Amino acid sequence: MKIGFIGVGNMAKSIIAGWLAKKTFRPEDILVHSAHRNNYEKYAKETGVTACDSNTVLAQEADIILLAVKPFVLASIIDEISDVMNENKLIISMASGVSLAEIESQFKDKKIPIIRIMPNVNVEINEGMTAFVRNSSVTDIAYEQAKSLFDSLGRTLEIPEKDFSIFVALAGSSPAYIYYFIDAMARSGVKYGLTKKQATEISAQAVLGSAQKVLATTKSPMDMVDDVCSPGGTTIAGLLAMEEAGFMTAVVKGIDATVLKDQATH
Ligand SMILES: NC(=O)C1=CN([C@@H]2O[C@H](COP(=O)(O)OP(=O)(O)OC[C@H]3O[C@@H](n4cnc5c(N)ncnc54)[C@H](OP(=O)(O)O)[C@@H]3O)[C@@H](O)[C@H]2O)C=CC1
Ligand SMILES: O=C(O)[C@@H]1CCC=N1
Repeated sequence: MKIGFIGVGNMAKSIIAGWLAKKTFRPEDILVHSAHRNNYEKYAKETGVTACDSNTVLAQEADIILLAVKPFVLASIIDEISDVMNENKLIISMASGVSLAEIESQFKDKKIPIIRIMPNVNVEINEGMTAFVRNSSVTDIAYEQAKSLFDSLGRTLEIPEKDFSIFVALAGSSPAYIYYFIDAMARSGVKYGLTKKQATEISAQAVLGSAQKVLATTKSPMDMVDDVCSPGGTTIAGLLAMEEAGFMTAVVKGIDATVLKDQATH
Protein backbone atom coordinates (compact mmCIF):
# COMPACT_ATOMS: atom_id res chain seq x y z
CA MET A 1 0.00 0.00 0.00
CA LYS A 2 1.27 3.48 -0.88
CA ILE A 3 0.37 6.53 1.16
CA GLY A 4 0.86 10.05 -0.21
CA PHE A 5 1.17 13.38 1.56
CA ILE A 6 0.13 16.53 -0.27
CA GLY A 7 1.96 19.06 1.87
CA VAL A 8 4.92 18.03 3.97
CA GLY A 9 5.04 20.66 6.69
CA ASN A 10 5.01 20.35 10.47
CA MET A 11 2.03 18.02 10.80
CA ALA A 12 2.89 15.70 7.89
CA LYS A 13 6.49 15.39 9.11
CA SER A 14 5.30 14.44 12.61
CA ILE A 15 3.05 11.68 11.22
CA ILE A 16 5.73 10.38 8.86
CA ALA A 17 8.34 10.35 11.65
CA GLY A 18 5.94 8.32 13.81
CA TRP A 19 5.30 5.77 11.04
CA LEU A 20 8.96 5.48 10.07
CA ALA A 21 9.93 4.91 13.71
CA LYS A 22 7.27 2.18 14.00
CA LYS A 23 8.16 0.74 10.57
CA THR A 24 4.44 0.98 9.65
CA PHE A 25 5.51 1.83 6.07
CA ARG A 26 8.67 1.31 4.08
CA PRO A 27 10.06 4.82 3.42
CA GLU A 28 9.70 4.36 -0.36
CA ASP A 29 5.96 3.65 0.03
CA ILE A 30 5.45 7.12 1.51
CA LEU A 31 5.02 9.67 -1.29
CA VAL A 32 5.37 13.43 -0.81
CA HIS A 33 4.77 16.58 -2.79
CA SER A 34 4.60 20.19 -1.58
CA ALA A 35 4.62 23.75 -2.91
CA HIS A 36 8.40 24.13 -3.13
CA ARG A 37 10.59 21.53 -4.86
CA ASN A 38 13.57 22.46 -2.62
CA ASN A 39 11.56 21.57 0.48
CA TYR A 40 10.05 18.24 -0.50
CA GLU A 41 13.07 16.95 -2.42
CA LYS A 42 15.41 17.79 0.47
CA TYR A 43 13.05 16.08 2.91
CA ALA A 44 12.74 13.00 0.66
CA LYS A 45 16.53 12.76 0.43
CA GLU A 46 16.90 13.00 4.21
CA THR A 47 14.25 10.39 5.06
CA GLY A 48 14.19 8.02 2.08
CA VAL A 49 10.53 8.74 1.22
CA THR A 50 9.58 9.17 -2.44
CA ALA A 51 9.28 12.66 -3.93
CA CYS A 52 6.55 13.07 -6.59
CA ASP A 53 6.72 15.77 -9.26
CA SER A 54 3.16 16.99 -8.79
CA ASN A 55 0.05 16.60 -6.66
CA THR A 56 -1.58 14.77 -9.59
CA VAL A 57 1.24 12.22 -9.94
CA LEU A 58 1.08 11.62 -6.20
CA ALA A 59 -2.70 11.13 -6.27
CA GLN A 60 -2.35 8.72 -9.21
CA GLU A 61 0.25 6.57 -7.46
CA ALA A 62 -1.02 6.56 -3.87
CA ASP A 63 -3.85 4.41 -2.45
CA ILE A 64 -4.38 6.80 0.45
CA ILE A 65 -3.91 10.56 -0.04
CA LEU A 66 -3.41 12.72 3.05
CA LEU A 67 -4.22 16.38 2.57
CA ALA A 68 -1.71 18.09 4.87
CA VAL A 69 -1.97 21.66 3.63
CA LYS A 70 -3.44 24.80 5.18
CA PRO A 71 -7.23 24.99 4.84
CA PHE A 72 -7.17 27.88 2.34
CA VAL A 73 -5.29 25.86 -0.33
CA LEU A 74 -7.44 22.74 -0.04
CA ALA A 75 -9.94 23.69 -2.78
CA SER A 76 -7.26 24.35 -5.40
CA ILE A 77 -5.55 21.05 -4.59
CA ILE A 78 -8.79 19.07 -4.92
CA ASP A 79 -9.29 20.78 -8.28
CA GLU A 80 -5.85 19.58 -9.34
CA ILE A 81 -6.28 15.93 -8.32
CA SER A 82 -9.98 15.42 -8.95
CA ASP A 83 -9.55 13.88 -12.43
CA VAL A 84 -7.30 11.06 -11.18
CA MET A 85 -9.38 10.27 -8.10
CA ASN A 86 -11.75 7.30 -7.98
CA GLU A 87 -13.79 5.40 -5.39
CA ASN A 88 -10.91 2.94 -4.72
CA LYS A 89 -8.69 5.69 -3.35
CA LEU A 90 -9.10 7.18 0.11
CA ILE A 91 -8.73 10.87 0.97
CA ILE A 92 -7.74 11.79 4.53
CA SER A 93 -7.98 15.51 5.32
CA MET A 94 -6.47 17.06 8.42
CA ALA A 95 -7.38 20.66 7.54
CA SER A 96 -8.94 22.38 10.52
CA GLY A 97 -12.37 23.88 9.98
CA VAL A 98 -13.05 22.21 6.59
CA SER A 99 -16.06 19.87 6.75
CA LEU A 100 -16.56 16.55 4.97
CA ALA A 101 -19.47 18.13 3.07
CA GLU A 102 -17.22 20.94 1.79
CA ILE A 103 -14.55 18.49 0.63
CA GLU A 104 -17.17 16.20 -0.95
CA SER A 105 -18.72 19.10 -2.84
CA GLN A 106 -15.34 20.02 -4.32
CA PHE A 107 -15.16 16.56 -5.92
CA LYS A 108 -18.51 17.39 -7.62
CA ASP A 109 -20.32 14.21 -8.77
CA LYS A 110 -17.57 11.77 -7.81
CA LYS A 111 -18.27 9.62 -4.76
CA ILE A 112 -14.85 9.73 -3.12
CA PRO A 113 -14.24 8.04 0.25
CA ILE A 114 -13.15 10.80 2.63
CA ILE A 115 -12.01 10.65 6.24
CA ARG A 116 -11.55 13.84 8.23
CA ILE A 117 -9.04 13.68 11.06
CA MET A 118 -7.60 16.05 13.62
CA PRO A 119 -4.20 14.81 14.80
CA ASN A 120 -1.63 16.56 16.95
CA VAL A 121 2.15 16.80 16.70
CA ASN A 122 2.64 14.26 19.48
CA VAL A 123 2.05 11.47 16.92
CA GLU A 124 5.77 11.91 16.22
CA ILE A 125 6.54 10.11 19.50
CA ASN A 126 3.51 7.78 19.35
CA GLU A 127 1.66 9.83 21.99
CA GLY A 128 -0.77 11.53 19.63
CA MET A 129 -4.48 12.18 20.05
CA THR A 130 -6.36 11.96 16.76
CA ALA A 131 -10.09 12.44 16.06
CA PHE A 132 -11.83 10.62 13.22
CA VAL A 133 -15.03 11.01 11.21
CA ARG A 134 -15.88 9.61 7.75
CA ASN A 135 -18.30 10.13 4.89
CA SER A 136 -20.72 7.44 3.69
CA SER A 137 -18.41 6.30 0.86
CA VAL A 138 -15.80 4.93 3.28
CA THR A 139 -16.22 1.17 3.84
CA ASP A 140 -15.82 -0.30 7.32
CA ILE A 141 -12.67 -2.10 6.19
CA ALA A 142 -11.04 1.07 4.80
CA TYR A 143 -12.03 3.00 7.92
CA GLU A 144 -10.61 0.43 10.33
CA GLN A 145 -7.43 0.25 8.29
CA ALA A 146 -6.99 4.03 8.37
CA LYS A 147 -7.80 4.16 12.07
CA SER A 148 -5.27 1.44 12.86
CA LEU A 149 -2.56 3.51 11.15
CA PHE A 150 -3.20 6.27 13.69
CA ASP A 151 -3.79 3.88 16.62
CA SER A 152 -0.13 3.02 16.21
CA LEU A 153 0.69 6.72 16.79
CA GLY A 154 -1.19 7.20 20.07
CA ARG A 155 -4.87 7.39 20.95
CA THR A 156 -7.71 7.80 18.44
CA LEU A 157 -11.31 8.79 18.97
CA GLU A 158 -14.34 8.71 16.67
CA ILE A 159 -16.40 11.86 17.32
CA PRO A 160 -19.31 13.59 15.57
CA GLU A 161 -18.15 16.24 13.14
CA LYS A 162 -19.83 19.00 15.17
CA ASP A 163 -17.28 18.34 17.95
CA PHE A 164 -14.21 18.86 15.77
CA SER A 165 -13.80 22.52 16.77
CA ILE A 166 -13.53 21.74 20.47
CA PHE A 167 -11.29 18.78 19.66
CA VAL A 168 -8.93 21.11 17.74
CA ALA A 169 -8.66 23.25 20.87
CA LEU A 170 -8.18 20.40 23.35
CA ALA A 171 -5.83 18.25 21.25
CA GLY A 172 -4.79 19.76 17.88
CA SER A 173 -3.70 23.16 19.20
CA SER A 174 -3.18 22.34 22.88
CA PRO A 175 0.40 21.07 22.58
CA ALA A 176 1.31 24.72 21.93
CA TYR A 177 -0.51 25.80 25.09
CA ILE A 178 1.15 23.08 27.12
CA TYR A 179 4.62 23.97 25.76
CA TYR A 180 3.83 27.55 26.73
CA PHE A 181 2.89 26.47 30.26
CA ILE A 182 6.09 24.44 30.55
CA ASP A 183 8.09 27.42 29.34
CA ALA A 184 6.40 29.72 31.86
CA MET A 185 7.26 27.27 34.66
CA ALA A 186 10.83 26.97 33.40
CA ARG A 187 11.23 30.75 33.27
CA SER A 188 10.16 30.93 36.90
CA GLY A 189 12.85 28.35 37.63
CA VAL A 190 15.41 30.58 35.91
CA LYS A 191 14.19 33.51 38.02
CA TYR A 192 15.21 31.50 41.08
CA GLY A 193 18.65 30.58 39.71
CA LEU A 194 18.17 27.28 37.85
CA THR A 195 19.51 26.95 34.33
CA LYS A 196 16.82 26.98 31.61
CA LYS A 197 17.77 23.38 30.74
CA GLN A 198 17.34 22.15 34.32
CA ALA A 199 14.13 24.11 34.82
CA THR A 200 12.64 22.87 31.52
CA GLU A 201 13.42 19.23 32.33
CA ILE A 202 11.91 19.54 35.81
CA SER A 203 8.75 21.25 34.49
CA ALA A 204 8.26 18.88 31.53
CA GLN A 205 8.70 15.77 33.69
CA ALA A 206 6.17 17.17 36.20
CA VAL A 207 3.66 17.70 33.34
CA LEU A 208 4.33 14.23 31.90
CA GLY A 209 3.93 12.42 35.24
CA SER A 210 0.82 14.42 36.12
CA ALA A 211 -0.81 13.65 32.75
CA GLN A 212 0.01 9.95 33.09
CA LYS A 213 -1.50 9.90 36.58
CA VAL A 214 -4.71 11.59 35.34
CA LEU A 215 -5.03 8.97 32.58
CA ALA A 216 -4.41 6.11 35.01
CA THR A 217 -7.04 7.02 37.61
CA THR A 218 -10.81 7.43 37.85
CA LYS A 219 -10.32 10.37 40.26
CA SER A 220 -11.21 13.81 38.95
CA PRO A 221 -8.27 16.17 38.36
CA MET A 222 -9.74 18.53 41.00
CA ASP A 223 -9.59 15.76 43.65
CA MET A 224 -5.99 15.22 42.61
CA VAL A 225 -5.32 18.95 43.13
CA ASP A 226 -6.61 18.55 46.68
CA ASP A 227 -4.29 15.59 47.27
CA VAL A 228 -1.26 17.80 46.58
CA CYS A 229 -2.48 20.82 48.55
CA SER A 230 -1.38 20.13 52.14
CA PRO A 231 -3.27 22.25 54.65
CA GLY A 232 -1.39 25.51 55.23
CA GLY A 233 1.24 24.37 52.71
CA THR A 234 3.11 25.71 49.72
CA THR A 235 0.82 24.35 46.98
CA ILE A 236 -2.41 25.98 48.14
CA ALA A 237 -0.56 29.31 48.45
CA GLY A 238 0.69 28.99 44.85
CA LEU A 239 -2.63 27.74 43.49
CA LEU A 240 -4.62 30.61 45.00
CA ALA A 241 -2.12 33.14 43.65
CA MET A 242 -2.43 31.59 40.16
CA GLU A 243 -6.21 31.69 40.40
CA GLU A 244 -6.12 35.33 41.54
CA ALA A 245 -4.20 36.04 38.31
CA GLY A 246 -7.00 34.34 36.35
CA PHE A 247 -5.49 30.94 35.56
CA MET A 248 -8.71 29.05 34.80
CA THR A 249 -10.31 32.01 33.04
CA ALA A 250 -7.20 32.42 30.88
CA VAL A 251 -7.35 28.74 29.84
CA VAL A 252 -11.09 28.80 29.08
CA LYS A 253 -10.74 32.06 27.11
CA GLY A 254 -7.93 30.51 25.09
CA ILE A 255 -10.05 27.46 24.29
CA ASP A 256 -13.02 29.72 23.35
CA ALA A 257 -10.82 31.71 20.95
CA THR A 258 -9.51 28.50 19.35
CA VAL A 259 -13.02 27.12 18.83
CA LEU A 260 -14.23 30.42 17.36
CA LYS A 261 -11.28 30.62 14.99
CA ASP A 262 -11.85 27.04 13.81
CA GLN A 263 -15.55 27.75 13.24
CA ALA A 264 -14.70 30.90 11.30
CA THR A 265 -12.28 29.11 8.94
CA HIS A 266 -15.08 28.53 6.43
N1 LIG B 1 0.67 21.90 12.90
C1 LIG B 1 -0.14 21.24 13.68
O1 LIG B 1 0.15 21.01 14.86
C2 LIG B 1 -1.46 20.72 13.16
C3 LIG B 1 -1.91 21.03 11.88
N2 LIG B 1 -3.11 20.55 11.42
C4 LIG B 1 -3.55 20.86 10.07
O2 LIG B 1 -2.59 20.31 9.17
C5 LIG B 1 -2.53 21.12 8.00
C6 LIG B 1 -1.06 21.45 7.74
O3 LIG B 1 -0.57 22.22 8.81
P1 LIG B 1 1.00 22.37 9.06
O4 LIG B 1 1.70 21.11 8.74
O5 LIG B 1 1.14 22.97 10.39
O6 LIG B 1 1.32 23.47 7.94
P2 LIG B 1 2.74 23.85 7.31
O7 LIG B 1 2.63 25.28 6.92
O8 LIG B 1 3.86 23.43 8.20
O9 LIG B 1 2.79 22.96 5.99
C7 LIG B 1 1.94 23.19 4.91
C8 LIG B 1 2.45 22.41 3.73
O10 LIG B 1 1.60 22.65 2.62
C9 LIG B 1 2.43 22.73 1.48
N3 LIG B 1 1.70 23.37 0.37
C10 LIG B 1 1.25 24.65 0.26
N4 LIG B 1 0.64 24.83 -0.95
C11 LIG B 1 0.70 23.63 -1.59
C12 LIG B 1 0.27 23.16 -2.85
N5 LIG B 1 -0.38 23.97 -3.70
N6 LIG B 1 0.51 21.87 -3.19
C13 LIG B 1 1.16 21.03 -2.34
N7 LIG B 1 1.60 21.42 -1.12
C14 LIG B 1 1.38 22.70 -0.76
C15 LIG B 1 3.65 23.49 1.94
O11 LIG B 1 4.69 23.31 1.00
P3 LIG B 1 6.22 23.82 1.21
O12 LIG B 1 6.72 23.14 2.45
O13 LIG B 1 6.94 23.34 0.00
O14 LIG B 1 6.13 25.31 1.33
C16 LIG B 1 3.87 22.80 3.28
O15 LIG B 1 4.62 21.62 3.12
C17 LIG B 1 -3.40 22.34 8.24
O16 LIG B 1 -4.60 22.21 7.53
C18 LIG B 1 -3.65 22.33 9.75
O17 LIG B 1 -4.94 22.81 10.05
C19 LIG B 1 -3.88 19.73 12.19
C20 LIG B 1 -3.50 19.40 13.44
C21 LIG B 1 -2.30 19.89 14.06
O1 LIG C 1 -2.97 26.30 14.25
C1 LIG C 1 -3.60 25.64 13.42
O2 LIG C 1 -4.42 26.19 12.66
C2 LIG C 1 -3.42 24.14 13.33
C3 LIG C 1 -4.66 23.37 13.65
C4 LIG C 1 -4.37 22.62 14.92
C5 LIG C 1 -2.98 22.93 15.20
N1 LIG C 1 -2.46 23.72 14.32
